[in-house]
Amino acid sequence: MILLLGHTGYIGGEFKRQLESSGIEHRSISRSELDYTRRDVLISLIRESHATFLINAAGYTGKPNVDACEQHKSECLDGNAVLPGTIREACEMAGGIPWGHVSSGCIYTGRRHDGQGFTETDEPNFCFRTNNCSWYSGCKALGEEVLADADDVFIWRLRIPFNEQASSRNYLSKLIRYERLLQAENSISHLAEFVSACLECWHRRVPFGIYNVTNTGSVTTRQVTEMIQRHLLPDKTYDFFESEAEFMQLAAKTPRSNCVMDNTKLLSTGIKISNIQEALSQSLRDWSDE
Ligand SMILES: NC(=O)C1=CN([C@@H]2O[C@H](COP(=O)(O)OP(=O)(O)OC[C@H]3O[C@@H](n4cnc5c(N)ncnc54)[C@H](OP(=O)(O)O)[C@@H]3O)[C@@H](O)[C@H]2O)C=CC1
Ligand SMILES: Cc1cn([C@H]2C[C@H](O)[C@@H](COP(=O)(O)OP(=O)(O)O[C@H]3O[C@@H](C)C(=O)[C@@H](O)[C@H]3O)O2)c(=O)[nH]c1=O
Repeated sequence: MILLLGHTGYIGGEFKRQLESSGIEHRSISRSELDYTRRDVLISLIRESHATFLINAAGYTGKPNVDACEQHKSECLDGNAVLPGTIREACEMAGGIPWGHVSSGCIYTGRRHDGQGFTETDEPNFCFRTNNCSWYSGCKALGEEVLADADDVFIWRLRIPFNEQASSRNYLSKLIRYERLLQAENSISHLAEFVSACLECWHRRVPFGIYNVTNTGSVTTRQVTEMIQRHLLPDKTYDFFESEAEFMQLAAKTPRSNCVMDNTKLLSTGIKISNIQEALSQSLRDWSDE
């Protein structure tokens, strides 16, 4: 029996769909039904549902994007740093049930000094400790620190989700819609592949710990816009900011994490996730605006 928190959200909604379609016994809870952010309430919920695993897809992201977190700092801290700590304590106190937490790769910027992508053992370099981050990224990094020495927890790092369904939350829709674009290099995650890989971690009983759950490789904004032109919108043109400084001046309130992640640890478990170019092409070929 899997207990799912955050199913009303963009990421939690995909967890719910996949749990339903694969017939896995689960229970999805929203704060409007039960305030699972209270530790005593969550402990009772875990016990009374006989949960054997919990998925935390809840958190505060800011709408329409992380800029909004700058104006909602306490909610962001609560949703991304306090809540994982509360869930950890509840799972431990309810008998030590294992669980998985949706984190973010946005705790990094750029590439590693040796030019490689960041691995799970690299310290975050876009966080409050390095003093160069957005409030959101700082809170996500704190959320991982809260879980640093926890047993029986998966920390699944998602990055800039995309898929074939147009949505204000989909990276591809964002690039189609934004007036001007920031040229950057990123590792990104196909939403369904991300969720499927997370569920596989539990089904296959792979070792607990941190996993970078991104598609293999990295992609630049220009490469993605070229793919959109090739597969979907041949006549659309794109205007790019001249620099990150111009992006910050004209379009953003807080710096963005743009980074390259290494998913070797995930692949070494035998869990499959496709190459970024393949996943993007497939999403654009299957694109739906409805
Ligand atoms: N979307 C993205 O680009 C990325 C998201 N992530 C992470 O994935 C998780 C889910 O994100 P996403 O689905 O996009 O977010 P959404 O805003 O779409 O949904 C989050 C859900 O979390 C629940 N929630 C619990 N506590 C809070 C709180 N304090 N503030 C706001 N919501 C809360 C809400 O569900 P309810 O009220 O029903 O309980 C809400 O529907 C977050 O931890 C986020 O950091 C990581 C990388 C990228
Ligand atoms: C606002 C804006 C962003 N961008 C770029 C910056 C960045 O590379 C990309 C996405 O930026 P946004 O501001 O749309 O999204 P942002 O809120 O930064 O997205 C993040 O959300 C949180 C929840 C995460 O955890 C991250 O992994 C990531 O998905 O688009 C533009 O090119 N033009 C714009 O006008």
